[in-house]
Amino acid sequence: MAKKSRPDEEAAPPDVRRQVAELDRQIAAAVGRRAELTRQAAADGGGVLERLEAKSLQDAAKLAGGLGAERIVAVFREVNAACRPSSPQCRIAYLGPEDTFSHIAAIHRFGAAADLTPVATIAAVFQEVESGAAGYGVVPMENSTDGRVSDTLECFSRSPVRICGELPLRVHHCLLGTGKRADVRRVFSKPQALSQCRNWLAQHLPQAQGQPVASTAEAAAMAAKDPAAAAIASRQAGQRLGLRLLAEDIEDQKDNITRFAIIAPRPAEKTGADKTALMFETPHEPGALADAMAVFKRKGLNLTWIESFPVPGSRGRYLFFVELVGHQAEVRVRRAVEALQKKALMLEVLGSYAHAEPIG
Ligand SMILES: O=C(O)C(=O)C[C@]1(C(=O)O)C=C[C@@H](O)C=C1
Repeated sequence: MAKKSRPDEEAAPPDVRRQVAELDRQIAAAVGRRAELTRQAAADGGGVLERLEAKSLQDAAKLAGGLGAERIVAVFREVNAACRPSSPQCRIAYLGPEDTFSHIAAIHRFGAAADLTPVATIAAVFQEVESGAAGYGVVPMENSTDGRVSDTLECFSRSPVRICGELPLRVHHCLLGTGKRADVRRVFSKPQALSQCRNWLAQHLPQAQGQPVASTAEAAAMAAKDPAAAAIASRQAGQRLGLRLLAEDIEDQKDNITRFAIIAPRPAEKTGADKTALMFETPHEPGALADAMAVFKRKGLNLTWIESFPVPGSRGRYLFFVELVGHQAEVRVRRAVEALQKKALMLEVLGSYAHAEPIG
């Protein structure tokens, strides 16, 4: 005789179950049809697919209904991700392993169901995009506490890939380990993360030595094997490896934001609220940088970022990275680039992309 289930074990009243099953069937059929159309759009090129997805997210925000814009946009981000064809063009490379902050940023931008591929270094992310093995890459560009990420700037100085998006992510660091905090002698992390927590470490773990590794998630994996070690990494990395949360939110600045660049073979189209990144080298003579800056002033262009960076393999030569408000398709940006090109030894437009607000 079949065992009679107790009412509290039942999922829901039969008519609710029937309606949910019917709606789910309709959703699955609609997503299937959507995947088919997405595949057709993707066949016309990455730019076509990007526009389709951007419009879909914009419209989703307006369809919000009772759910609220943020939730419905999150649902549609996953619909977009699930519908993308599995092709190199739709693959996204990031600094792995899983649960690095680059991975978290990639999920925010492309969805957890996207084809997200971890690689071992930032240079390898560029390489994947350059070779066409991936259509996009996610790389950290600068941090509000620690400044530029030099590996990324160095890659820009020798790679033809472009920036097609920015993603400022609020970064909260955890101290993770297998033992007790008092027993920690080594703290593994990426140098940027160690630096973002240096005051906390000096105050709470003065006996521990910082051990630089390639990423925060790799640091978590190291700490999992060493009872006298801890890692600075994401909460997600600790959960995946079953590490103990020895301390949380240990970043020195409470508003600790890392700005990621989304890299691709081409820049993004104009949205009306865009920024443009440039890289140039000025002649080594008095006033050369001031002359370059005067171009932006004359064209009324507001700068949002400026970095100087040594030209790799040379002494005394510097590259300047500048970001300004406006899209390279706008006349005044184009004119500024033309004027600067006449003065600079080298100038490259790294890309134009939509301005984004911090998330997370
Ligand atoms: O190691 C990671 O988790 C990364 O994604 C890299 C990185 C970085 O290099 O800035 C990204 C965000 C945090 O600032 C710390 C580390």
